[in-house]
Amino acid sequence: MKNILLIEDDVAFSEMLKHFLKRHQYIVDVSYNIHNASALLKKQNYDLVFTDLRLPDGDGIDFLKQIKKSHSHIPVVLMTSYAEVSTAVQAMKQGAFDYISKPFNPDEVLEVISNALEVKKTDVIVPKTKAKKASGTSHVDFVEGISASSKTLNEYIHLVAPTSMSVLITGESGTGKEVVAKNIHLKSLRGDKPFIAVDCGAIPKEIASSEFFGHKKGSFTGATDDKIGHFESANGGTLFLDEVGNLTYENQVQLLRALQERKVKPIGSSDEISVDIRLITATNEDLLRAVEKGDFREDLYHRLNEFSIKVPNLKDRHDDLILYADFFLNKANEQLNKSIAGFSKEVLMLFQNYHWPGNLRELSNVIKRATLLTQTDFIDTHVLPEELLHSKKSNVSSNKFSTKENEKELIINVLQEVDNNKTQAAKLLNITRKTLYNKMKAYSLN
Ligand SMILES: Nc1ncnc2c1ncn2[C@@H]1O[C@H](COP(=O)(O)OP(=O)(O)OP(=O)(O)O)[C@@H](O)[C@H]1O
Repeated sequence: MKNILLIEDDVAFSEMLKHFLKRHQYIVDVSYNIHNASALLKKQNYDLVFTDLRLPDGDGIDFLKQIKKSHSHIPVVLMTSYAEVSTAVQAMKQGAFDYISKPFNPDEVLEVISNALEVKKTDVIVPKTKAKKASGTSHVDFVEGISASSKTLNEYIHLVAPTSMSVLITGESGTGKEVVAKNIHLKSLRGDKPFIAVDCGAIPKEIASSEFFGHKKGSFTGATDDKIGHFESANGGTLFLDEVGNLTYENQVQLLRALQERKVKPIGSSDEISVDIRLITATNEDLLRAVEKGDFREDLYHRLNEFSIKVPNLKDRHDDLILYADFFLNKANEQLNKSIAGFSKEVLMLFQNYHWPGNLRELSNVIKRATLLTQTDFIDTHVLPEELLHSKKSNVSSNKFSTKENEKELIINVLQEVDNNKTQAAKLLNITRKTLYNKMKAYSLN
């Protein structure tokens, strides 16, 4: 497989391109600036450099000259938003293999890249189905995300995982609480031991004790066999209790006792079984309010909440959206045995503007459905559900760059908002002043 170094400072765009190239069997490293790219070039062998023309710390053409001096054998392809012949000629004169102007279509990229690598497109092997994942590697299903809120979340997961602390995970439905719990387990010292997930909302209160602690045959009507409870099944590993706020008061007392004594007694048995479990719980309700109202025991709350993690809503993980969309598309392709290559620009815009009340679960469902309905290479708007098509455009001054298309408009709006004060504008846009100047120059906003 060929190694590509991709240098592009538009994070969302570079992630999308990276995943697209990875799907076409290239190994891709991304750098957001020249400085980091130079360091990578010293460390790694690359078959191709694919670089943007305008970068926060310099010009792609200067970088091209530098590469031609130090790594003359590596073909360099430039990306530019400005389809100026003069730039292209200049780039080719300096030794660029080719240049490609944005927006470009995926076939064009593949063609330019395979030409540069002297590999005909037909030689690029795109297996229909991916290799089956090895068992026990479910952590690869966890996309870490690149947004600020994802970074905090991942930092918390890394910090708490190796400890034995009980973790209370909060967050709206579909944000990924169970996935976070599984990730903590896999990163913990118990990672190779059982992870037992229990949906407390789905257990009828009459059988909850038997579900948690097990029972002996004949201990009550219907107990036709011995049953091992969830605590015993999770022994040595992690017990994950989802929707923990749904436990009845009586079940809360039983749970607290089991946690304090680290022992359980199956119904109908006189023997206690010692259990060594780590407890992770999740809720999408305000458990503290339930404590105040007297619906949830305060002592249990504190036992569960040795460390708490809030999983952010999808609408607050704007920069991750394309990453997740791409992940769910890969998954849907695998599950439905399809090979849809990506999303149309309009679909990506709609995704960015929608508020995703059902969070990652909703995104996953929307993409699976669209993958099933799509007969072409790209998912287009007509296979999206109504609510997405009619979602209100979010205010551009949410100050996030989503795609290059709205970048210019956003910069103009923000500059107007702050009376042309570049320092304030850069702050609002969450970029450095230098990047702002580069972008203004690029869009001829001087
Ligand atoms: N970090 C992630 N990487 C990849 N997929 C994820 C991630 N987080 C969540 N998902 C996917 O999103 C969907 C919802 O996740 P999950 O069931 O963990 O949410 P939840 O918050 O526990 O939901 P609920 O509150 O309804 O129980 C699942 O399909 C899951 O695989």
